[in-house]
Amino acid sequence: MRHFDLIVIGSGSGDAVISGRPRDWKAALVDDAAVGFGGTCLNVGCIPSKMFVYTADLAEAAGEAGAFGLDLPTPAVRWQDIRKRVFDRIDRHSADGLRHRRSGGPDLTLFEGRARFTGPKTLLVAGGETISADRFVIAAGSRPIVPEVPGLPDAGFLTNETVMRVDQLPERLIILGAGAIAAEFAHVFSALGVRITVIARSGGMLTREDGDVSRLFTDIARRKWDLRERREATRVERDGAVVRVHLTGPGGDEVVEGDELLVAVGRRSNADRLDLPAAGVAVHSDGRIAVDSRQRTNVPGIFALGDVSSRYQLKHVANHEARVVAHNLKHPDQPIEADHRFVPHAVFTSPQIASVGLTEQEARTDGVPYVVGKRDYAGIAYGWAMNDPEGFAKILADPQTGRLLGAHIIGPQASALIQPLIQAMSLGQDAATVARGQYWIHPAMSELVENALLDIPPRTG
Ligand SMILES: Cc1cc2nc3c(=O)[nH]c(=O)nc-3n(C[C@H](O)[C@H](O)[C@H](O)COP(=O)(O)OP(=O)(O)OC[C@H]3O[C@@H](n4cnc5c(N)ncnc54)[C@H](O)[C@@H]3O)c2cc1C
Ligand SMILES: NC(=O)c1ccc[n+]([C@@H]2O[C@H](COP(=O)([O-])OP(=O)(O)OC[C@H]3O[C@@H](n4cnc5c(N)ncnc54)[C@H](O)[C@@H]3O)[C@@H](O)[C@H]2O)c1
Repeated sequence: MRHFDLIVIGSGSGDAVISGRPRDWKAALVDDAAVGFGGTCLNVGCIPSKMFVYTADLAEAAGEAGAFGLDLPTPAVRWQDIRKRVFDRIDRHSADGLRHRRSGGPDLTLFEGRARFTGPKTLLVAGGETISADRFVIAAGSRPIVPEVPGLPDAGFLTNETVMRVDQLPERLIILGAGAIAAEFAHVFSALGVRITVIARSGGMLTREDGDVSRLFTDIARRKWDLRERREATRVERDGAVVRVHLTGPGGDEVVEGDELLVAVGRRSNADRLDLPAAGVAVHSDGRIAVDSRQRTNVPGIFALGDVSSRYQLKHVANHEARVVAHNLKHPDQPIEADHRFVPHAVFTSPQIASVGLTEQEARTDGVPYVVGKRDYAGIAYGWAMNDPEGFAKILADPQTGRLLGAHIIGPQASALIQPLIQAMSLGQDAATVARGQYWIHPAMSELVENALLDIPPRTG
């Protein structure tokens, strides 16, 4: 049996652990390239989706240029070229990564294909070989959840793994789900001229965001798309080129029709495909591998990171956890802990959304005292320049100390604007210090954040 110092399962964020291993270790990387070498973010997630979002933002801006006195023609959409720009780059990067790892040198072996545990420290890889190691890092990611709706498998459907590579733009796209993937792809495809129907189980879209943000986004979505709220899909059928989704909701039964159906109802950990009981690795009730603050599983020497174990399915979290694991492998006597205190996220839809920390509803439910500062883009000079009528920044702070508890922005460049607030929370700065302790460039968009901070009532402590 070939034995290694370290085996990493997963070429997404796990690849960084391979790069950061001690130089004298004999290591193996195992990956089935189910979505392409390099994992989800590179091949079917963050990166290509944001490249499409940028194109969609341009198309949308062209459509809105009339309000600025510019009468531009409706953009002619060359889908094949849009797709080519994205995947020429993505596929080259993935292929380069694979080539690099295939020629990894004497100390690195790449095993291509799906692996599963056969014992506490033994792994069965493709081709029937069993390999073993002193240490394992499980970075096996997650996959789309496919809900059990009668007729769905036969009707055929898209997921984030396939929707970006369709050969033709559909005229009508139905999206099942109303979360991050739904919001981003509804924007992408509607900006390119596709008619969108979104099927939401609850009364709104992005309902985990702060209530004010979710309500505004839902209002905007209702204006742009056919948003069916409080609906359950009961059956799916395909009739030639048409896909029909049967729904039940407050108004009774109804049917929506489209050319394609995108399923975006969440993602589940790939832990169930690893035969973890053979290794004795414990999982949570939702299937994620259980880890402690040092990213250790219950089995000594086996670590896990990223979507396979994290309650945050976000690439910056997976990267952070990979750094923690790499450190703890190298320095077992000086271990560090993962910092999940202030995990931000952004939804790259239109308008953009970004968030960190407590939402107002969470603060209320948890009984956390708070005050709010809130300012509109419409109230800052750059907001006038952009004609933004609805977006805002909202900040929650501790009334006594002025420390930030949460921040939520909906509007242009929200994902970049929020960074000083993430920094303030991470470094424990209070609102007045952040607002008054530095210059804010005039008349930049960042004045939105400055003004929201200044809107927070003076601290009482
Ligand atoms: C459409 C979409 C957009 C997203 N956008 C963003 C965004 O804008 N920002 C953000 O922060 N996050 C975003 N995410 C989330 C982000 O992509 C994930 O959190 C991140 O990629 C997870 O990385 P990972 O290393 O845990 O898993 P992955 O990158 O999925 O890597 C896991 C690897 O392990 C392999 N594997 C699994 N099981 C086995 C096995 N048994 N044997 C061998 N190999 C195996 C898989 O094939 C895969 O290559 C997005 C996700 C999606 C789907
Ligand atoms: N910009 C980003 O950071 C980004 C973008 C896309 C995806 N992601 C990551 O990928 C993950 C998965 O995205 P997602 O949009 O699939 O999940 P999500 O959890 O964001 O949203 C899932 C949606 O599906 C609905 N839903 C759940 N089960 C359903 C069912 N059986 N029938 C109908 N609707 C159902 C939920 O109510 C919700 O609206 C996200 O949690 C996020 O972490 C991140």
